[in-house]
Amino acid sequence: MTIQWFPGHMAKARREVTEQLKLVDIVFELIDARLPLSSRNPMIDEVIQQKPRLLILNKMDLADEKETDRWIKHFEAEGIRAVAINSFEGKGLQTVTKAAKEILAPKIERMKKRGIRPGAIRAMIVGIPNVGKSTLINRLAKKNIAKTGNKPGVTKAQQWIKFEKELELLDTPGILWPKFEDQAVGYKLALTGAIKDTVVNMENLAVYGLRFLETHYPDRLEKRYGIKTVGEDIQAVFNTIGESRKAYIQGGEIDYDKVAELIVLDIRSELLGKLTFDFTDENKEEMVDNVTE
Ligand SMILES: Nc1nc2c(ncn2[C@@H]2O[C@H](COP(=O)(O)OP(=O)(O)OP(=O)(O)O)[C@@H](O)[C@H]2O)c(=O)[nH]1
Repeated sequence: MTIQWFPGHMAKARREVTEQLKLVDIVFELIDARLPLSSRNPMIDEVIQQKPRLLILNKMDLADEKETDRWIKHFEAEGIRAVAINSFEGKGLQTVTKAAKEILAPKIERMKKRGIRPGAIRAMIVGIPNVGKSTLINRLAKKNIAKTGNKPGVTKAQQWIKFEKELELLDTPGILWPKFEDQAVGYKLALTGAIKDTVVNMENLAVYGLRFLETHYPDRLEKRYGIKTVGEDIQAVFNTIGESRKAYIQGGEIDYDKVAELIVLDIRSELLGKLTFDFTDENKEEMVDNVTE
């Protein structure tokens, strides 16, 4: 990642978000629909505290729809309202505004009863790098106010964006750090492009990806690579893929670096279909965590 999350930076990020939170009525916690666990900040509940929250699963166009539905039900069973959107194409934005109004309806009612005329509902977006915060702000603003880019940490300066009648959004998102303690989480973040390739070993990442597919999406693995199981002989699998993709170094040997890269890029570019990497069922979750080094 280009942002290095040292303890000092984490403390600063947390302080900034805590300050911004004072300005808003509701928090939009933005996560990646492919990673409903791994793309959440580990301290998010502590940071947000009692502030009303809407969990937004972004990039739903890239995630396994069945699993996204499961996750929404799972979060709602935990008392967290959740919606899925594709902010890149502006799909599902009306569910965001509708849910925000519903979440805050009791508060607005209370204000009205006390004779206070409620002002606009103020919201802010919080999330780890690259989940699509700027893209969502731009979509809601309907014009290019916030800068976007496939690089962490590109947004600066602060103003309110009126994104619907009675709703305003802080144009600066709160950026918090991802989870790193768990190696599988790191691989999942890397497979979805949330962290830079330079910080991970591509071969290990590709092997993790293959094992993940073997466990959770074996039909896709077979369809794309003609492989039924990955098994113990990883080199044989790389050979098969390398030969079919003509990934050779001089002398006709398989270029394993190239094969690893091809696998990772296949996964990222949807050539293996829409994938979700975190599951609501924790037993399922543990199945791929026997990461091979
Ligand atoms: N397919 C898809 N891509 C998306 C979606 N939303 C955002 N993206 C892409 O994800 C990448 C990151 O989006 P940004 O909006 O820059 O993310 P951010 O959270 O503001 O990133 P930081 O500034 O690093 O905190 C960009 O390449 C976007 O085009 C979505 O719903 N679907």
